[in-house]
Amino acid sequence: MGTLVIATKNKGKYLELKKMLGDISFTLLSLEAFPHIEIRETGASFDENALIKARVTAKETGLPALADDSGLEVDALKGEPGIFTARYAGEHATDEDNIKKLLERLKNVPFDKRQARFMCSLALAFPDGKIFLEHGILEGFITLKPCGIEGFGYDPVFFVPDLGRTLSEISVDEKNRISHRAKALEKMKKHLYML
Ligand SMILES: O=c1[nH]c(=O)c2ncn([C@@H]3O[C@H](COP(=O)(O)OP(=O)(O)OP(=O)(O)O)[C@@H](O)[C@H]3O)c2[nH]1
Ligand SMILES: [Mg+2]
Repeated sequence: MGTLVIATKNKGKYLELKKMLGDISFTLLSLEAFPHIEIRETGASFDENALIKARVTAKETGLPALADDSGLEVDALKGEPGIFTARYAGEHATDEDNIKKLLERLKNVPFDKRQARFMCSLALAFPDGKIFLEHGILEGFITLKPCGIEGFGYDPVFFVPDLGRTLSEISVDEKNRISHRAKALEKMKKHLYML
């Protein structure tokens, strides 16, 4: 049985990916198993950052690595926070800090003008240098206030019109059927046979 490193320090992401990969028989590790690996997200796009995270992890561990770089693009904010989604309210910002800043920046924007999307770039890198990149997008709206307790990050303020609920008002299994990450992973599965 092979081993795959999920190159993330984000517990929410790791749990979602682990659940979605549940039917595939290999051992999963997260970056917590490799505390010495330090990755600087210096890319100018989701793609570049996903490639950096996957490449560095595969090189440092000698194992195949799957990295997710994701974030939120809000039309009324000209695509902000984009690649700065995790550090929107500062380098060590919590999810609550980031949500607070986002709602503050949108305070004069009515609900129907709050279109936004979650973007996900997923990279799979092998120690021999082989690399694959896939994408997923989830369209929605930013709510006027947080709703729900499930999920992580900006889930409480991300409303999905088809469901009539935020991502924090649905279960992780429901989120894993529709999310940006789920769409990217579905496309990536065809490359996982190499593990
Ligand atoms: O509500 C959310 N539901 C999601 O499904 C989701 N996916 C991503 N994000 C947010 O986008 C940024 C990613 O930044 P990111 O890709 O650099 O990840 P990260 O720094 O948290 O961990 P790592 O994987 O880099 O170690 C972080 O602020 C995440 O909270 C989400 N928020
Ligand atoms: Mg990050």
